[in-house]
Amino acid sequence: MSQTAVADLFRPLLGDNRCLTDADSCQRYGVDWTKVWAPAPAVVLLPETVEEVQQIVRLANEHHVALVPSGGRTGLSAGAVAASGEAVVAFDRMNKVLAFDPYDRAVTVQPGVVTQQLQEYAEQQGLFYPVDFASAGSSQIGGNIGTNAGGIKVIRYGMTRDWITGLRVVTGKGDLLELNKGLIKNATGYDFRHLFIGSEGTLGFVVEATVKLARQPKDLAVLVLGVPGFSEVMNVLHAFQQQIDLTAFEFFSDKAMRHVLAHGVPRPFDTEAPFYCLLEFEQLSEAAGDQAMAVFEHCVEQGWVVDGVMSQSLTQLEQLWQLRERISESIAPHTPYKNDISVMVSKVPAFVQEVDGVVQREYPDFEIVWFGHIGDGNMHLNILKPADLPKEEFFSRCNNVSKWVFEIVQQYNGSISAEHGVGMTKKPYLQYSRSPEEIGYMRAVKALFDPNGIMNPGKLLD
Ligand SMILES: O=C(O)CC[C@@H](O)C(=O)O
Ligand SMILES: [Zn+2]
Repeated sequence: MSQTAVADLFRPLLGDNRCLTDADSCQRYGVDWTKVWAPAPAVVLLPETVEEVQQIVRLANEHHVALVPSGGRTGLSAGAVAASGEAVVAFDRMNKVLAFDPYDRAVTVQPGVVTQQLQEYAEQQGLFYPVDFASAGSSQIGGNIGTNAGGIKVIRYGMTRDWITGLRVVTGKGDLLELNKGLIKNATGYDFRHLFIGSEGTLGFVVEATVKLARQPKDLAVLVLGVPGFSEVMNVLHAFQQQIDLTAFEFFSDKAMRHVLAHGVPRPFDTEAPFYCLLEFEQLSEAAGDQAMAVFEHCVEQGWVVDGVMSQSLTQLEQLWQLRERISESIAPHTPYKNDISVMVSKVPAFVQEVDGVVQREYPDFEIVWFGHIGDGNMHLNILKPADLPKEEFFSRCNNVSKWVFEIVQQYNGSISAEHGVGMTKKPYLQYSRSPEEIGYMRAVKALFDPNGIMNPGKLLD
């Protein structure tokens, strides 16, 4: 079907203003942050109601039009890329908070609500939405649900999945399902809510979500520590976790540090170290602060920490967080090839040593930047493109090495995508994390909810 024919199909339903075909809109709504595939959607649709979403899906089924969901488009796996004449369904206009109840401590939102908007709304109610990451200012809750987004507070609060108590979804057949209805307890068989979380829009569209909120953390403090080696990072994690409930434990290498410093973030202390840890906790009393200092001193005595700094104010806390949160944007100009891998925490040291051995051997001429949510066993391994190497050649060399990296992931029973989703970039490697039998069941589930294969085709599964 031609681009015009696809657009003409939806125009009577949405009108010209919410059925966009201009080059700018197609370019903007057809990509995420991966920028590997050139955007080429036929049309961008902007529904405002659940009924309109249902009608879009019904029309798409009748005319075999592929639909791609679009949120804040901050994804890193090309899960929301429309590169093959699809109709993009963007949720920008379904961006309202619909209900809040202080007894339930839950808020019901439309999918286009931006993560930060939800965080601020929770704060206004004296509560806290704890799923947080650097792109919270643009990512939308619908997209977070689609990828089961994680971020920097998972060690204490878990992933998006842990906060969703209800979903309304429009399936690939156009049916509207109410999943779990906000209940805390509900033992009535299969929980389709959890199937939709992390399904990357391949089963249907989330059109409403009920989200639990937590109490606001009090008196947060951040420590940034310089650490001489990778195994020491794990010793530090263990030492702090034995004494303190951490709200974050992140790590980054000296290379990552160099990039953020060049990006204008102030250096935390003069001593240089191969690795840095950032940890956060609630300093609920003076005793809690003393306890953290005692663990810090123990780590120094053991030779696990070479230097460190603890935040003394909210401003300093925010500044220290920038050292970690701005890594991704500071390396973005180097066209990074991204890996988002995880194993159980106990296996991290051996796993990182093996993977690092492979990438150092295979990429002697590339810069390798390790950072991530080490307290969750989740590492972001970014390979930076040398300035003079053409992008295609760089990606093809990286793709070859990926197989070896993912073989190690498989040996360690790890994940090839801990929090960024599979989309198109990780689809060829799914078998390293999921067995053939599991993938068979996944296909059967997809066929049940989306029999005509119109929902985000080519993502997650072929
Ligand atoms: O850019 C990356 O590889 C990771 C992005 C994000 O998940 C982060 O933790 O900063
Ligand atoms: Zn991350």
